[in-house]
Amino acid sequence: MNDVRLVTVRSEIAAGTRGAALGIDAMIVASLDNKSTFFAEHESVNVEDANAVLFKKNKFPNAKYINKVHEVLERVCETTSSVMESDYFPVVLAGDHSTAAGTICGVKKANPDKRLGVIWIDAHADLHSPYTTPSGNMHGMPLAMVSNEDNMESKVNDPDTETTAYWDAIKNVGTRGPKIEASDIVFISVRDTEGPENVLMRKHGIRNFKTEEVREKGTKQIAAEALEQLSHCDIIYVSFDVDSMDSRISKGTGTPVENGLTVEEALELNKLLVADKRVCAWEIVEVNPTLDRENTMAENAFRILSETVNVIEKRLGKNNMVTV
Ligand SMILES: NC(=[NH2+])NCCC[C@H](N)C(=O)O
Ligand SMILES: [Mn+2]
Repeated sequence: MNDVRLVTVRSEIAAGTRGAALGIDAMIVASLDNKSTFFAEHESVNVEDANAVLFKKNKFPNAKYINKVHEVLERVCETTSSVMESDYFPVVLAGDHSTAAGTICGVKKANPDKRLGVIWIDAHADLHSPYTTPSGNMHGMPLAMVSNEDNMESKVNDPDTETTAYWDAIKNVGTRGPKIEASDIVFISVRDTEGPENVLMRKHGIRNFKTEEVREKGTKQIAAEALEQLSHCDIIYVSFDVDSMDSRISKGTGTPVENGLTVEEALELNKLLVADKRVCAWEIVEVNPTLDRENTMAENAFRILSETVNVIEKRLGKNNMVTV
């Protein structure tokens, strides 16, 4: 692979709180405050958002703005797959976490014959479907989208036919059918889940390295075990939701949760994971500066972004050291 290519997606329509679209620009501000040349050194390609729909009334209570979420996911998939096809490593900077489904679809589209594993560093499992969601917020659904898990055995909602038609279209973005096996998901620091998600985690035996386990065993061992858990996978996508970090450090994210990772733990885990040659795409999401004080979350997120990209570039044989 050539080098890293940044993909920016300022989309926030799948979050329940406003402001995640500003997360990317808050990281750019953090980089400037730090006198970093990171954003000058890395070319980026922008994916058009559909945030204007937020001025309109939502018509889909069990999957808010699903028509527009579908549109954005198609675009993210297209961009990610073409970045990979031109031999670049996609580093996706996004607003809400639903985008991750588009990235996964794009990775699969560019690598249809490879078994794709997912390492999901997050406070949440994001395994809901319109049939189970407690909120209708689609950033709680990306892993169900890509594993085709409707979770009918846990059904609590009755979405209308327009909603289910869009949901079925989303499950076929990029390539038809599931992109991953649900058992090829590894969670790190997931600690805020609902009953229907717990059912799926048990059903598929999804390994969750809790914050306590990270602290007890150390980041090196956890990264090694997470990668080992996916030893049968050919390629791996790592998704980093900043709400995996503890809510005491910063509230600059839409759904903060206690008992999360420290910045150092998150930093080390991401760096250790992307050092594995099978990791072929990385994403950072859910920075929301409107909920923060002093841009703390974006500063931490930018540090993690730049150091993680540095490791990826070293791996790809690039020596351009990033000033942090
Ligand atoms: N990517 C996220 N921040 N997801 C939060 C999801 C929260 C909750 N499980 C819901 O579905 O509404
Ligand atoms: Mn998430």
